Amino acid sequence: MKLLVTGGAGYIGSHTVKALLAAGHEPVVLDNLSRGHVAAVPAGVTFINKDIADPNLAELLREEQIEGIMHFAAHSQVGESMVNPAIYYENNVVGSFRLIEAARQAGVRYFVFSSTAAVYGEPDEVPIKETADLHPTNVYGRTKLMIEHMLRDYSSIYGMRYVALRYFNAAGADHSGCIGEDHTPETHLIPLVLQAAQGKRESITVFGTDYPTADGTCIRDYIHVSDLASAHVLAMEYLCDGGESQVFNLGTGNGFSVKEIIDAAKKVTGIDFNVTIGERRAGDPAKLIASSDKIKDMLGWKPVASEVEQVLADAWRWHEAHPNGYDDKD
Ligand SMILES: O=c1ccn([C@@H]2O[C@H](COP(=O)(O)OP(=O)(O)O[C@H]3O[C@H](CO)[C@@H](O)[C@H](O)[C@H]3O)[C@@H](O)[C@H]2O)c(=O)[nH]1
Repeated sequence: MKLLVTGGAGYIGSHTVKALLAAGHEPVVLDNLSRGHVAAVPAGVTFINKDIADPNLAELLREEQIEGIMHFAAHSQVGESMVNPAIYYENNVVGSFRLIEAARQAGVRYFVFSSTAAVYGEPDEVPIKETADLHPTNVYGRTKLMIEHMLRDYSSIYGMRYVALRYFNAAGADHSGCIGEDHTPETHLIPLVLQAAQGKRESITVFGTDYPTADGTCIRDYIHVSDLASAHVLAMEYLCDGGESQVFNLGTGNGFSVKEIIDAAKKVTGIDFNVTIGERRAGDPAKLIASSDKIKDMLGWKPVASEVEQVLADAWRWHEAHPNGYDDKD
């Protein structure tokens, strides 16, 4: 299939482009490179340097004969969304609306959307099922939920079928060590912890130790980015085979606290680094763990790389080879 991959030069997008090529599809990357660097867009893959809100997008989709869209492009930092909501409403909500409307105008029938566990907010019970109440505790999660609503309306009104994939915490890097996680600025726990191990930061700060969890720090479900990528390929193929619009969680069902991740990183890297205790970060729920039974049952998805030691080891391989991220040229 010929697919447009928005944000295809970013972290999860670039891993999915690799998985799409391996599965025999034809990805076309659209990315405005607004944050950070060009991740490896593989040779031979068409790269379009445009924004998702570009007014000529419908024409481009027609010209390129795009059959389906994978939509990764978004701002995705919980903390930032609580201090600068406008860029989240602009880029995520308005931008995605422009993209979805362009897709409708161009007759694109299949849409796979990067949603998030942040749509659930503080869950009543874990593991979280797709049927749980949706009460996002931060602006980022609210913007992603708004986009899910748009897709639901476009599906029921225009018949554009979609899969929304609610990721838990994407982490790790392709096993090759050639592509990995590089955000500017970096705010995610695992890359920050590994930068502390590399000596690029003086310490890692734990955001809050008074949460209602066993060690007082937040618990998250860390899923390997390559397992996320394989789920996108399955989701698009499911739609193409006539599957109905669906929402699926993507996680491992296992939760790790911030302190446990730090301890595991010390073990995997063999390096002891400084840890400081800080205040809670606004908008952080205490515990997010996925039930991914639905996608396993319906699409046969199986995470194969998401043991936390492997997630950290693969991320560490990338960090060691690219201490300055994509600024280090291979
Ligand atoms: O310097 C840091 C950075 C993070 N954390 C904590 O580590 C955990 C994980 O934080 P982070 O890596 O920033 O991820 P989340 O805030 O959990 O959000 C991620 O996970 C969401 C779904 O759970 C995704 O939707 C988001 O895009 C993604 O950023 C949280 O409890 C943070 O408070 C720290 O203690 N210190």
